[in-house]
Amino acid sequence: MLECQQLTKRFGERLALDALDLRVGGGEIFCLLGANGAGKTTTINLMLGFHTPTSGTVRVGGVDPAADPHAARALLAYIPEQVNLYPLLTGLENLEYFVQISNGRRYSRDDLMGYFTQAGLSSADAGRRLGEYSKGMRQKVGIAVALAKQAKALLLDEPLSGLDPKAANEFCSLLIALKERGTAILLATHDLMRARDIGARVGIMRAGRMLAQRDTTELTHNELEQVYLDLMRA
Ligand SMILES: Nc1ncnc2c1ncn2[C@@H]1O[C@H](COP(=O)(O)OP(=O)(O)OP(=O)(O)O)[C@@H](O)[C@H]1O
Repeated sequence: MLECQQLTKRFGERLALDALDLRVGGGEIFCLLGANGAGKTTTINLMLGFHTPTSGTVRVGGVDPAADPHAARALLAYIPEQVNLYPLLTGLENLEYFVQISNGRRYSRDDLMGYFTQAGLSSADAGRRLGEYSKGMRQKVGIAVALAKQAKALLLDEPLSGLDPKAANEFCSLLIALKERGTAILLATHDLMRARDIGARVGIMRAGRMLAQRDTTELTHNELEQVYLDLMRA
């Protein structure tokens, strides 16, 4: 569903991504790990068609996002670290608006409420203004958008940072539920423990390069941490 082959991105002299190979299939959670500046956000931005590759290819469901960003984004949902929604609209109005601009469809209030509650938000919160929502609740509106537009793939950039342990746990359970519905999930995170728990595979990046990809069933938490630290030191 998500595929990069020898994907390279330069910003002037800076090599942000260096011949990245990556595949994420439907029903799989792949976690991208790496220090600040490793190239995780650049990878996601290339999938969204926000940047064009310097060389190599990126495909979303077979679509080249640089050539046809609208077609690629129609297949995707994206949850950045800070979900930017309209603070003066209610949670449900935000859901309605963002789904409509992404696929042009209008949903009944009952359908919208169904997606809202499937994303772990209560019907009592639907009428509250977004500006009153916590970070975890705003992230869940992002999940509701993914559910409503039936996104084939979900891209998440540091969604767990700043969430308390209970909210992070709930959020990870939602990701697992989406995976089980067949969604391909690419999650950039610094949280090695949760990456190990929810990812089928992890990829460890440094300075634009994918240094290792591991099946999480092969590694304990401590082993993953050791592999990560060894690669960061090398
Ligand atoms: N628009 C841009 N113009 C110039 N350089 C950029 C741009 N976007 C990213 N970079 C550079 O590309 C490299 C990779 O950045 P990127 O944001 O992809 O890293 P990251 O792994 O997401 O880091 P973090 O964990 O801090 O979010 C960095 O050196 C960054 O400064």
